[in-house]
Amino acid sequence: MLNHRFVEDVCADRLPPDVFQRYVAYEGAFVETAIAIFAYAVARAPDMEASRWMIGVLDALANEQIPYFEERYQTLNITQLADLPPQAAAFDNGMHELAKQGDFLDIATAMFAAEWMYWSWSKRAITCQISNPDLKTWIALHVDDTFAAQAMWLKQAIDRYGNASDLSRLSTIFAKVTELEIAFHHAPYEEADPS
Ligand SMILES: Cc1ncc(C[n+]2csc(CCO)c2C)c(N)n1
Repeated sequence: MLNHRFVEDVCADRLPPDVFQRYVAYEGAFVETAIAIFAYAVARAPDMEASRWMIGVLDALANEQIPYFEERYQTLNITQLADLPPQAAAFDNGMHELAKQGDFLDIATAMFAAEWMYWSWSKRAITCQISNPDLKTWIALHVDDTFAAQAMWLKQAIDRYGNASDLSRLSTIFAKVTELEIAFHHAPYEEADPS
């Protein structure tokens, strides 16, 4: 992911505006899905500390991430999509399904993979010159202390609540999410403009 075309374009300050616009539309849809995913995590949390963390994540999603999209949909004139393109839909549905069927550790691992990846590429990207202020703000959200603490909490939760018998199942989930993520970031290059 660190060397994905998307990240290379961001770092070279050449992400095409139409790619960014489609990306924001697909992302907005996912962040809404993420609220449902974390709601499953709250429902299956092993203890109150885990519940509190997940509720904190829900708060950040609803009150920091979603407002980003509410503002951009208007300023960038983005229409909320009824149908996502296949690779974005595969990520969205894949994550949602995993959360619906999985236990707390499965959900924590899937979100750990997604958040750790975002934190990692954003730490690289924030060192690059980014002229698009909307893109820069989005990347800044993924290197701030709140987001970093979430990613680290999930990492520790896997160690705390998991044991050796979970390892192979969770490794499979991690690999699957990584694949879905990489494909998701190809999607805005491949789809025709929705308008
Ligand atoms: C495709 C995609 N993958 C990961 C993230 C990172 N991220 C930001 S908020 C959130 C859910 C709760 O923290 C996650 C996983 C993203 N935005 N989009």
